Amino acid sequence: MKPIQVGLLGIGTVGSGVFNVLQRNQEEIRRRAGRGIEIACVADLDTARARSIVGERTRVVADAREVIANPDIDVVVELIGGCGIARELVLEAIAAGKHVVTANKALLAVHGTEIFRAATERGVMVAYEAAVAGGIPIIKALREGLTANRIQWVAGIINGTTNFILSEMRDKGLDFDVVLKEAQALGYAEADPTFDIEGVDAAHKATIISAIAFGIPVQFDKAYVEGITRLAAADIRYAEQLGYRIKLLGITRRTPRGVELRVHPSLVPARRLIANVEGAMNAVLVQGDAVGATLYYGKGAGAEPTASAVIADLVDLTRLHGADAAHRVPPLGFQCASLSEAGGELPVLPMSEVVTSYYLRIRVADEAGVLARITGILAEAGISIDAVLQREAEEVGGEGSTQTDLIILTHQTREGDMDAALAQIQGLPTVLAPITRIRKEELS
Ligand SMILES: NC(=O)C1=CN([C@@H]2O[C@H](COP(=O)(O)OP(=O)(O)OC[C@H]3O[C@@H](n4cnc5c(N)ncnc54)[C@H](O)[C@@H]3O)[C@@H](O)[C@H]2O)C=CC1
Ligand SMILES: N[C@@H](CC=O)C(=O)O
Ligand code: NA
Repeated sequence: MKPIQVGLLGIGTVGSGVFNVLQRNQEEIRRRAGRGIEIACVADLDTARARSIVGERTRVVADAREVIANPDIDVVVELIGGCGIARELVLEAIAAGKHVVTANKALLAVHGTEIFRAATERGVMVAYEAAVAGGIPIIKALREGLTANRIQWVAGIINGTTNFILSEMRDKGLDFDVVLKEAQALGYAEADPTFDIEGVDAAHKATIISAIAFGIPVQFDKAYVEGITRLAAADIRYAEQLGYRIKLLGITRRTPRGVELRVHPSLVPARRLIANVEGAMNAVLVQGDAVGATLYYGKGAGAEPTASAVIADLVDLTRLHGADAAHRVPPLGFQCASLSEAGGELPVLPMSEVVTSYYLRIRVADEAGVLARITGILAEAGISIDAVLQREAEEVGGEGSTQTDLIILTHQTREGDMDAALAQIQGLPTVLAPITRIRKEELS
């Protein structure tokens, strides 16, 4: 049988990985897919670089639309990125009756509903394993392997760049900017690295996970997003002393009132496996009612790990090419018609409704009664304290006035109640600097 004909849009980090792995493992992949998979044409604005990767035997063009218009192409692989031209090309490829594979989480988190609807109406598939946690087959696990379960929550280290930065800062004492540059040189970072460090990339992925886990539409605009740029080295150190590690987690949880969807630095007990995931590695912990906890670990970024996921999608599409649409796994794992119903029943909750526990670092004047006033405000708000740590007082300003850091770990409480209590504590004259608040997740 003739090999399935693939048109590749964008041959940068991931695109070149896809080309190389397909070449290297073509025989193994053909035996698995049942027929060959051939990159018939590559489109990239930088045609010279594209040519240097693919050699003389593969057609290279600058205009991606030439690939989409080619009637011989069965599958379009979009590896350009972003929500601009990539969105137009994906929708045009669908309209032209091509199956699509993409690694573009930004696109799916924001425009997934439009794209999946267009694909379903046109009878083609959109596959996106590479878009979440790179080479880890988490989409496959959630949509298929765990399909019997009512998923309760998913929590993951789903951005390699930030995990790499946090690990290198902690282990080697390196500066944020130095490690970020290294992550960029290694091909982990997004074209705009603020997407990584401000938590946006992780929120794109968490948004996709929430849709697949709970059968709700993708709703990136409702995600709470906080990155690692405001983390202080002191908090990483104090967390360690308390038996925790700080990780940027993407969390989505089913509650009786709706779904939590949030990305922020989190204290995680150091004894948990996920707390020991280092460097650019990703890990996703899924809690299902039947299976219990399952953990998925691997490379979430980089050329070949991401290519592994793109090619897995190509093999799936090759096996299903020409099959009746009813035999395919729906894009989000739930039948499309059921998504809007569940979206109504399971709204994404505002952050003020999230229930979690907290690490607080409060810079105070070292005076009698300060701790009592602070714990009194927390108690009045119904927030119970798990542990308090008072650092040694430091003399500041040379006139005998001393300051200290109070570290407070709380039990679970509503974020809205914590906001109100912190506003009061911040107003105390003995509180000398903005309070640091980091959420704490037991993940059990
Ligand atoms: N780098 C990684 O580790 C991972 C990346 N992704 C996603 O994969 C996608 C690609 O990422 P990278 O390969 O890292 O990006 P990249 O920047 O290395 O590659 C993008 C390529 O697209 C080309 N391009 C840009 N505009 C174009 C246009 N209009 N027509 C044709 N070609 C065009 C560029 O010349 C470049 O070669 C993004 O959506 C990214 O979020 C997903 C998982 C991991
Ligand atoms: N920039 C992303 C790449 C993979 O999705 C990351 O660092 O994880
Ligand atoms: Na994946």
